[in-house]
Amino acid sequence: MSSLLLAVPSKGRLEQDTRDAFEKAGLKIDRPGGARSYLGTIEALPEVTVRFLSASEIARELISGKIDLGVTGEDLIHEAAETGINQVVIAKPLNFGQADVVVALPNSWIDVTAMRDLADVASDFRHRHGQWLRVATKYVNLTRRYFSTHGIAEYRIVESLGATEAAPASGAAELIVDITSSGSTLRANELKVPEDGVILKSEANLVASKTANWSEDKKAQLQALLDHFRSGLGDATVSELTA
Ligand SMILES: Nc1ncnc2c1ncn2[C@@H]1O[C@H](COP(=O)(O)OP(=O)(O)OP(=O)(O)O)[C@@H](O)[C@H]1O
Ligand SMILES: O=P(O)(O)OC[C@H]1O[C@H](OP(=O)(O)OP(=O)(O)O)[C@H](O)[C@@H]1O
Repeated sequence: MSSLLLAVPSKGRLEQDTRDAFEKAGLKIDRPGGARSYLGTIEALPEVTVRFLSASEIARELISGKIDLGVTGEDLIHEAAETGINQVVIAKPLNFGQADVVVALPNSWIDVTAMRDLADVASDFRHRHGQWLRVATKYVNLTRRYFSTHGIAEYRIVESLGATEAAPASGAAELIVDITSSGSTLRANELKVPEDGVILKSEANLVASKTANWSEDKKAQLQALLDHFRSGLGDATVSELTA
């Protein structure tokens, strides 16, 4: 019998909330090999194999079909899916991990209140300083797509792996694209979001891979798992999630 491969976050913001959501659905996740083991089990679904991965890795592996089902943020799915999200199905929002991916720029740029103003600034900046406007972010693909939608081409991305909000003050970039929930990090760094600067509203989701190899065994295990989450699942059926 083939085993359904479910990946859950091994660390970071989504880890504990994922365990809690599964436990609430009657699916307690155990780590028989101890806290440092990367394999887990669910007593109520003994055929299912649980793997602990980082949230961003879960997004990548769902898209490539190396795992069947996973819990991760929508932001990470959209970032990892270079050609749109047709390789996965967002099966169920889990009501935690809510945050927005936003464009943010210094409060002192009083003339920039919308993305269309940014297009003018980018062009001006290049003429005045002889260099491209720099955008610090880890969301390289989301940024490219959003800027292109708004007709902004004269910029360059500075890849950032942490403390992105510090980039404008430190001189590493002029503006940023990053995730925010309470907004306090943006405020503390004197950054503002243009009126149409929200790129994506994200939440943690149960996500199914359409590129995975869905045997009948695995579909039956998915059905059993979904049954535990049934309340609030809406009308999604196994065939919709695996077709
Ligand atoms: N305030 C917030 N800041 C950052 N992420 C948040 C916030 N609120 C919810 N999230 C969600 O949590 C995810 C980040 O989770 P986590 O810190 O585990 O990241 P990760 O990408 O797995 O880390 P790594 O970069 O180490 O692989 C975000 O992508 C988003 O979906
Ligand atoms: O809007 P807020 O509530 O202020 O949250 C936003 C901050 O939280 C995240 O950072 P985190 O603390 O996870 O650290 P990281 O930047 O190292 O990922 C994110 O990268 C922002 O910096």
